Amino acid sequence: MVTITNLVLTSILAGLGLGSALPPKIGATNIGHGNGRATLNQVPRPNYRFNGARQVYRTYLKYGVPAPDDLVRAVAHTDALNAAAVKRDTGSAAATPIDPRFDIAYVTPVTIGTPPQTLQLDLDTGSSDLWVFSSHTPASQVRGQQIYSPDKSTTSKLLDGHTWSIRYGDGSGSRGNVYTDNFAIGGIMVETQAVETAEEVSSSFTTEDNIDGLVGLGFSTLNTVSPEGQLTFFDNAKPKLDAPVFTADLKYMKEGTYDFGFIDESKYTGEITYVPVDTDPGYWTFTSSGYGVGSGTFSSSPITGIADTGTSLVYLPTAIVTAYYRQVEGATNSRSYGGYVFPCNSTLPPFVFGIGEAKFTIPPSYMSYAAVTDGSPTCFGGLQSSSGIGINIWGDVALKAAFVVFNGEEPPTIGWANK
Ligand SMILES: CSc1ccc(CNCCO)cc1
Repeated sequence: MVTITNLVLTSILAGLGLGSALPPKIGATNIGHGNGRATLNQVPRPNYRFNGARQVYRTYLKYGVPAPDDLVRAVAHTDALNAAAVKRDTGSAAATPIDPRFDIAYVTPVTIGTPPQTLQLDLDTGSSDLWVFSSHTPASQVRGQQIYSPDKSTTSKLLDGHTWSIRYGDGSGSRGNVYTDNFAIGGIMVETQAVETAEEVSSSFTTEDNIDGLVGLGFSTLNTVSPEGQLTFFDNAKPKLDAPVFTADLKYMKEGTYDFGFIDESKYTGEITYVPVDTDPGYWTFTSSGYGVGSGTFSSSPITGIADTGTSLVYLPTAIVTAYYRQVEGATNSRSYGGYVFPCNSTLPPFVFGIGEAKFTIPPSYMSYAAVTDGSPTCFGGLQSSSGIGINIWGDVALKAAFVVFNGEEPPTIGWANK
């Protein structure tokens, strides 16, 4: 415990370049004795990292002597070392299929607000809005979903005058207002995350009672909030993450994980192959090096598409899709079922796709996605044509065949490894 008169303290602070105006507190508990004396109980500053070069630099400043260039460089060098040494956040969260019969989507527990409200959200790299069923969603549109009630959170703040409205590729959609609040996934907390509360959701969300909303993990340029677009959870969390990455380890009909801030080497085999990402207009767009059907020849032709954890199936150019189903007994492109179907007892070849020199195999079990209706002998394919969409989509059927790294460094890249 140090007892110093204010005058002495002021001069020491000035010397340290902390300015002459005494802040009301410098981390000390001030005890006035009423006789011109004070007791300041000093407390350590959290995360303080000593920088010797800076102490010397301040002495030059104190006596008005210009600091030599190499001293200035030493200050910056030590700061950089200190910044790199600061341990940052990492986190993991489950990705659980919403239906035990087939992997239509995966949900992850998140907490919102104070006290924390837990919702199960669909982490979606194919969009960039974080929206939730809420106390503002009409009761007629809520069917079993967990809701977020901003009025029950002491840390929620309405983002006045801001609205959002989104339409997804499958025709579903939602719209509403915007709050900021505490938001955490896997222990990674963002204090002022934009949380978009639904005032209206389309029927396909109402009937999907295991999805309480979405966490967009695309690039923030795609965010639909108006008049000012909002940052995704990943963009907000990135500065506090140990590494600016998140990974997807989705699994076939069982729980996988999303990791934030680190790459878990126990989750993959061999090497991770990284390829460039085109962030325009805001998807994780990359180019596959080609494809193969079963043990057939590998066709080295570039396929540009998006990595989309929020889409169930794989959608590729018709030429590739027909080449695949030509190898499937009884396969047809059914208008009534809206895509390629085949007898469930047909033998399916695996589908191989390339990332750089690496090859990834989607096994037959993933390619036979589901019976077109419960108990039907006709099955719907996990690979469908992208011709009606205008963009190729590597959805969950492909992603769960790999360990995928969404690398948010500048420039972003995407990494694929076998597992
Ligand atoms: C109705 S359940 C549902 C889940 C996710 C989405 C968004 N995925 C498409 C673009 O990534 C749409 C609907």
